[in-house]
Amino acid sequence: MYSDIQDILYSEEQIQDKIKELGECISADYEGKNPLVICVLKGAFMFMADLVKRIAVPLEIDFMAVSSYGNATKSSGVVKIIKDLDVPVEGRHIIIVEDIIDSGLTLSYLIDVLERRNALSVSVVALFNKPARRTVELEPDYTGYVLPDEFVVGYGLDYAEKYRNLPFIGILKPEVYSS
Ligand SMILES: O=P(O)(O)OC[C@H]1O[C@H](OP(=O)(O)OP(=O)(O)O)[C@H](O)[C@@H]1O
Ligand code: HPA
Ligand SMILES: [Mg+2]
Repeated sequence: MYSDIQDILYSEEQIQDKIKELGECISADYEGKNPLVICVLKGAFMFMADLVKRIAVPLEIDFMAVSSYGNATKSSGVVKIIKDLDVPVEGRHIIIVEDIIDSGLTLSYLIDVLERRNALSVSVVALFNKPARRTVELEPDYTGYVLPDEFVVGYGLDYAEKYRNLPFIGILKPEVYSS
């Protein structure tokens, strides 16, 4: 598994340091608001678990599973809801937790769904942002690291469901997905 990685972009320690900073910003902004924090499965599962430990205000959590990449390295352009939320979002302050924003299609779709369900506010925290690949305009409210235009894996992110358990984020060797 490790031999399929070309370069490590951010180590486990760098990721944890960044999450601490993000948690502090979110804690300050959401004082007294009891936000509903939504994890976008599967990719954001690790980030969600580490982030909520760093948010120091009362909150609730829920999960939504969506997919648009399948076994490819480019978005299919069609976002499918595989699992919906368990609770209504009407009147709630929502924080969407994403591992990565690439084309922006997943998030623009989700924000639209949540706004149509009358959320009071919707903000986005993304650990990784790949602005070079955007096809729809979208800027997260809280960003961890900006990434180059490369397909990355680890810390929750997969290629064909593999590599999610790597503790760091790295560039996958192109021969792995082109072979
Ligand atoms: O900005 P975009 O181009 O839409 O890409 C970002 C989305 O793609 C990945 O999910 P994926 O659809 O691969 O599902 P997964 O989280 O189950 O891996 C990732 O976890 C984000 O949710
Ligand atoms: O670079 C990526 N890696 C894994 N999954 C992804 N989903 C969007 N971009 C990526
Ligand atoms: Mg994926």
